[in-house]
Amino acid sequence: MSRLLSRWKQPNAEGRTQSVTPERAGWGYVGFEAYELQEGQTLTLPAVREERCLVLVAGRASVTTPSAQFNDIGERMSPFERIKPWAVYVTPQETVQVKALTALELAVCAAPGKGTYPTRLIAPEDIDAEARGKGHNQRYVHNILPEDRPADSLLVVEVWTNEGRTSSYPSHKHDTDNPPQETYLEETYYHRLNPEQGFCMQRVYTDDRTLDECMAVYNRDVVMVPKGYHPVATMAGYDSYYLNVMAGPVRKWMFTWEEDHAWINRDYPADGGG
Ligand SMILES: O=C(O)C[C@@H](O)[C@H](O)C(=O)CO
Repeated sequence: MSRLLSRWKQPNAEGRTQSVTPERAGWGYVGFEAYELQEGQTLTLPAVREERCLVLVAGRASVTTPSAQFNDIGERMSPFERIKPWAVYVTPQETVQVKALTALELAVCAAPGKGTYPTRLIAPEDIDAEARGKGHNQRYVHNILPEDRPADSLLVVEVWTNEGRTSSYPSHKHDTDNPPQETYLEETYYHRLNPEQGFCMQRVYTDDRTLDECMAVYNRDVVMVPKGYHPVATMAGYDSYYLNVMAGPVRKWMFTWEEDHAWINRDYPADGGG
């Protein structure tokens, strides 16, 4: 199995199903965890040096830190309802208590923080929606924590790709610290499929192909993108949702298209050629 793929595991006693630390990924910035809590279950996250963004992927919860309390947040019971999520930005060095008010699927996104910004609620009305691309490359995006919203280093976005389509495409990369052309950003993909037994494909590759991995990704798996291009393709019958976390030394999403496929942005027909 690819070292870039973290398969979903049954929830442990705390409800954790995924844990990608910088040590495990072999990089310096992004951390990602996923939890599945039962109704009434409580999760306590310790205080850490990182800033965090808790995304309620599905379900409702109350979230408490030493400086803030957000009671009964969350609305959608599945990401495939395609309504905007609720999220909480947590400043470094705060413990977090999460009480699940329904079955809860929670993503904990982490990256280095300086404590510049206080803990705050990110409500659906704080999140912009965007349709990107055309034809069979069309996808739908919610910008949960984009670069024009306060955070020290975290960038968080969720993306839907309908069956038989592509996204994170045409291929692009952000692995070189050379703004304004490109920024170095590590990235995780937390994948969901609908129906759940489906899979999608994700390739991670560099120009010189010293990295070139193609993965069959199942529901709730995580893909780590340390560098290179990272397109996703969905299969007939299965829609995809993924939650991306990105971070690096500069909090800007600047990327380079792979030249061979950049025409998809320009000349590919709006109906995908029929
Ligand atoms: O537009 C998309 O299809 C989503 C991607 O941009 C994704 O968020 C990513 O690859 C960021 O680098």
